[in-house]
Amino acid sequence: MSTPIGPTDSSLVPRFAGPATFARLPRTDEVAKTDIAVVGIPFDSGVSYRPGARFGPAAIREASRLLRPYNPGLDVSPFAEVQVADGGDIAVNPFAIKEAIATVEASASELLSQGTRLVTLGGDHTIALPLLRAVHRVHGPVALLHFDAHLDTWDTYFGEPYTHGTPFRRAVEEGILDTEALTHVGIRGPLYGKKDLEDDRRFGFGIVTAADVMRRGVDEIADMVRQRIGNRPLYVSVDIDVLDPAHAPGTGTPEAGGLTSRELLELLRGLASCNLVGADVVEVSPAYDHAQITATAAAHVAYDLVSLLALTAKKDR
Ligand SMILES: N=C(N)NCCCC(=O)O
Ligand SMILES: [Zn+2]
Ligand SMILES: [Zn+2]
Repeated sequence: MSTPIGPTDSSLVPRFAGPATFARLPRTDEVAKTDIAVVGIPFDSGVSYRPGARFGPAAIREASRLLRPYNPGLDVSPFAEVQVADGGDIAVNPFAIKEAIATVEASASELLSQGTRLVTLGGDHTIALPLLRAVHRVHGPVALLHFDAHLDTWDTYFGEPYTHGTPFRRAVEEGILDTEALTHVGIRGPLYGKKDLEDDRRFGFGIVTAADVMRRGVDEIADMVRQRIGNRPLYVSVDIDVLDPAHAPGTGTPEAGGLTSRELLELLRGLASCNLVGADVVEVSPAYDHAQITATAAAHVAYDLVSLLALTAKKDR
């Protein structure tokens, strides 16, 4: 296998110059074979409150200019170990949710069939459903680790089944998740009723609340989560609103009392031994952001997810 093409060297070309691919990486059409693609899905037609996550991918890429090639948190140089490249954006129909979902599923499936692993930048949380469908086609039912303030296992909004509050209920109904290994982390805030929690438990989810993370600490939570996942193929979905609005103001449905970005990154680093097969970072809405706080957090989350995937991808290389 040829040596991976890495990012533009920021000691030679200023990091604020040139196109904003993720982490200044090459595009997928500039490399022979992509082991890990970072792909944007500029879609926010599924939101129930503030819009704007369609601009998330561009904002995260812009904030990713400052990332550096070695990740000390996971002791890996992801861009040197495997070929990581920016796959651009999936062009989805903003006026037709079902069609958009079908486009995401087809595009993701095409990339996965080429042996490329995906870290997807949203977009609102609706996109997790077609991404999970695509992953299921390759791996069968997967374990899900879902970082979010919200359960996203609600049934419908305005009678509509495909929204950013419903992807994981649909995924369970479709049988694409391994119901022995489903965990939400960071849950908090008011619900519609107690039944939300009962439904969620019935679908097989375990809940680690934001307060649990604070009380028990990241190491204990990471241990618990790892035990539940075992060596199953794992999909990680990160809704940036899992972070406290102080750490992620630029999002559509903010809830007080969330995780710090430090806690989230440390929880992710606890997954180094897991069999990660795909991941997304969703719900960055830059119009509500300040000083790139949210986009920076999302860029770092995506970088750690790429690093985790690189740890598994390099074994196959
Ligand atoms: N997936 C996110 N971010 N939010 C879901 C909020 C659902 C609601 O409006 O109740
Ligand atoms: Zn959320
Ligand atoms: Zn969500």
